[in-house]
Amino acid sequence: ILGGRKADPHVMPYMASLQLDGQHVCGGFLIAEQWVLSAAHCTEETDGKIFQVLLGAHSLTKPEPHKRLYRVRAQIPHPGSNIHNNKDDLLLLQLEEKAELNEHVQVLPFQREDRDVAADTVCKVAGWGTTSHSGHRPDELHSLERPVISRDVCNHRTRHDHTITEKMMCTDSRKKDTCKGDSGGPLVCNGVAEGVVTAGSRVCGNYKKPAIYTRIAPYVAWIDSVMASAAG
Ligand SMILES: NCc1cccc(NC(=O)c2cccc3[nH]c(C(N)=O)cc23)c1
Repeated sequence: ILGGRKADPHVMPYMASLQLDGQHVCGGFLIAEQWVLSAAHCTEETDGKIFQVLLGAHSLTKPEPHKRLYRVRAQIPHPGSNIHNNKDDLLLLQLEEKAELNEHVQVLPFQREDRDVAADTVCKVAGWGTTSHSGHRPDELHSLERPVISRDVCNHRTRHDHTITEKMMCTDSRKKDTCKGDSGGPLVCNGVAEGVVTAGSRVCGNYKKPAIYTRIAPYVAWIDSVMASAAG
């Protein structure tokens, strides 16, 4: 997160850190007791390794009550996701067991109605992604409030040039933006997860490249079917 602030500890108890060998790789969030939603691009360069999911954390390294690392039983990328574009950039992770819910570990509801969030709506995004252009990786969760920008503005030739589909949304990226390691985290508008951070052009903090999110509502049927099929 560039230009954000250190989050108040545990005010986003749905946040997950997807880790490999104890290293934060991507964000994610708890959508059910045994399920985390993240971005399919997070599995690139992981050489087929399975993530571990840290829940209940504010600091990545310090001991904290209710902080717990969960093993992952299954990692399911959306079938339409691929390395060449940002389409269908979603990843479902089934935890080895149901997460123990408490004041620091909570499920975040996601939007089920497929209607665009109005432009200028201020939404919140959080993550342990880099906090500077030099690539500083924070130990503590950072958060940022950003206004949604319309798909027409985001698709302008000088911005993302008609690559933003109706299954994506954008927020202003002038100085304050998502960055490397924030992918997979939720964009929360009015207390509901509307989008999932995608790396898109991988650029951070440049107003000409607004932040891109995969909208969740268009994927409700896929999410529900995966969770139902693996249940029990
Ligand atoms: N503001 C939009 C936004 C949102 C989330 C992430 C990113 N930027 C990256 O993720 C990124 C940046 C630079 C080098 C990188 N190398 C890799 C990689 N997978 O090797 C990713 C990156 C940008």
